[in-house]
Amino acid sequence: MNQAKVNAINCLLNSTMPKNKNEPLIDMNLESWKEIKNFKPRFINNNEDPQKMSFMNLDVAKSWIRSKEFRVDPYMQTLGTSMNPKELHDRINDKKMLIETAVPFINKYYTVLSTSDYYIILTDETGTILFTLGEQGEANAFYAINARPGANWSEQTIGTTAHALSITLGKPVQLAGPCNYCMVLQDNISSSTPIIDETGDIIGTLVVVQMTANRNINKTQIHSLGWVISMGYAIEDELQLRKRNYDLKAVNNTLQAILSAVDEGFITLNTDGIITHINKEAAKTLGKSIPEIENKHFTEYMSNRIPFDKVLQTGKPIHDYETTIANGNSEVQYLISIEPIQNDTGEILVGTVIRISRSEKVNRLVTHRGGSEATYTFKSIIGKSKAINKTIEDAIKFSQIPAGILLTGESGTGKELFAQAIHNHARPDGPFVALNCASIPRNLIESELFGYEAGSFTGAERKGRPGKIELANGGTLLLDEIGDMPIEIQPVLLRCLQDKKVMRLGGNHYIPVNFRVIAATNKDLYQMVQEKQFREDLYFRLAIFKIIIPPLRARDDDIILLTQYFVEQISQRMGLIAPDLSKEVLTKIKNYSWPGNIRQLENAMVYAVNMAQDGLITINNLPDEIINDYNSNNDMDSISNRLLSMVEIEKRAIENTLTYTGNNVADTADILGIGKTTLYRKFKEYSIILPK
Ligand SMILES: Nc1ncnc2c1ncn2[C@@H]1O[C@H](COP(=O)(O)OP(=O)(O)OP(=O)(O)O)[C@@H](O)[C@H]1O
Repeated sequence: MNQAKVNAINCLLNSTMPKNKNEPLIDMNLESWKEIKNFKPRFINNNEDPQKMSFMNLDVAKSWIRSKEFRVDPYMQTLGTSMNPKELHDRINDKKMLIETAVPFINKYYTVLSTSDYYIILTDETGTILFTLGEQGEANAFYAINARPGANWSEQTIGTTAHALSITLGKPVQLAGPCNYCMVLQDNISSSTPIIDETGDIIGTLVVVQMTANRNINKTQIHSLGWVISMGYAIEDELQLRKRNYDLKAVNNTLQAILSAVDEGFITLNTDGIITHINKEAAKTLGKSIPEIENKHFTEYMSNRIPFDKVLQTGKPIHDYETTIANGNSEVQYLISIEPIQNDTGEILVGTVIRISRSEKVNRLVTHRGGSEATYTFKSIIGKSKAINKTIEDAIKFSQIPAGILLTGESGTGKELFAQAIHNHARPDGPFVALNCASIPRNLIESELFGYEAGSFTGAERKGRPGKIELANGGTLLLDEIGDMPIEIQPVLLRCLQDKKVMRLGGNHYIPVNFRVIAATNKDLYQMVQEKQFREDLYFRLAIFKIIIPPLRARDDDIILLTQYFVEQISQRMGLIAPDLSKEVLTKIKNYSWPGNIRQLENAMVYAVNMAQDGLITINNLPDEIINDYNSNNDMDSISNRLLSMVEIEKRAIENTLTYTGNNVADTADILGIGKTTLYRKFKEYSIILPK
């Protein structure tokens, strides 16, 4: 109870006069009762100033003056204006919380009042009556003067009353009958208190009116004001409680709405580990419905290894604890964070919140941020040549089946680009993770691939780290330059591909993984198998499907297309208008042998666009090696420069033609001008293996 309330009650109990603004206004001086009654006609008829009368309370006197200014008729018998049923219905609806809170209190107080000749009125802040209660006799008398729900009894409509003054002064008021402005009320004693909400606004008044005929006025004076004030305070406290409950419910509903909108799982546990709340996503993760799980112990659904006790003991949160959760027959990897819930003093723990994120999702984010992102699709692969179209066709076909794909082709032909396109075709929502086996030190490949547990080897991060295989879960792992995969790691990789699970270095449990592996190389991997530099079993696992990316020189039709594409792209990136290409440039580009393939062509165009003048790329704007064409197949000098043997030239011719025809033996033999039998003999001689 606040100090103002305590003051008011003390004041009443001690029967002292109010000393400050919050103390009640009590105008119950019995000696002046008659004087006020006699003076009132002089004020009404002769306009004598009530403020100058020593027996008049100043606030009451001012209210009389206002009442007169409002042209209130002091002799009226039916008081105030009335609402129509619709208006009353709406007002009662607006004040629902006040009425629902106050009425039970009014009923309770009424039954304990020592006499039953009281009439109790509840008004809103405008003085409109919302509820009344009284014995039949009192009720009839009060109804006769319009003291009923829907009547507006404000200072403007019926002049000075206890409750009108309570609204104006913001404090309890007790008035002797003659102080009321209207004559019809002058034999009553009324006590009123404003009802104030948590923001300090008056939202209504509570009034107890008593007929004074044959009563002991002194006793009534003390009791009725005390009752009304304590009833008012009880209503205010209850209203605040209801408001808090209402706000809490609103916060709770908002929280529930947020939790059901997020795509992460949230579970709250009490200190005994019982699930008190769970959102839809968490229930989905556990493969159950919310009612099935609520009020159960968390270990019924989640591993008892989850360090829930530790959080309760230390009060410290745990972030990104990795665990598996069984959902039906499958086990899925999750990251779990546990936050302690404290009470309002921040000391006692009242439970914990568990956040469950699917590792796959987190990994996708990590790989996104780590730069491994698949941007290319089959549509963004430029080319119209027969060779590239056949390659794309095969790649699309193979991408539907979740088996290993081996991409072979010279450096810069677009192997990584094809890997990305396959990924985006088959698993666009999963992560795309690339590991270049040639660019990381051999001794780090293992930990990069399989990850490691916390503190598993010197220099390891304290928290441990998932490897590329784990990161690729749900997506695609590209093992670029697979020929450089250390032979000792190959059996572990093979086991992982076969069993679809991985164990981190220093770990003691397997983590289930589901990913598509694509290997890429510019080496003859099968040759390496024969030379025992690459394991045969792993080769067959990786090369279930083989795609040979044709070199640029076998894609005659694409060279100009790609050139124009790069010129436009590079110019756009630089904010330039794309320059034209002179005829000589186009011929040169077409005839050049492009040993560095598309990457070389792209780089050459970066150079050319930068060198171009007056919107034209001329022959002099090309890099030297292209102008001088050291690698031209037509140039006998360059052949001798590279000291190729006839055997090498023949082998290359066969390989290039095979690539060009998409490994069609009959077409290849035709183009080379030899018979098919001779061609098969040459395959054997040069160890050329056709993809199955
Ligand atoms: N068909 C194509 N359309 C557009 N750009 C292409 C195409 N093919 C390759 N490129 C571009 O050529 C460059 C080389 O491609 P990529 O890196 O995929 O080749 P790679 O065969 O994986 O090379 P390496 O063997 O050196 O790793 C990239 O910049 C790529 O964007």
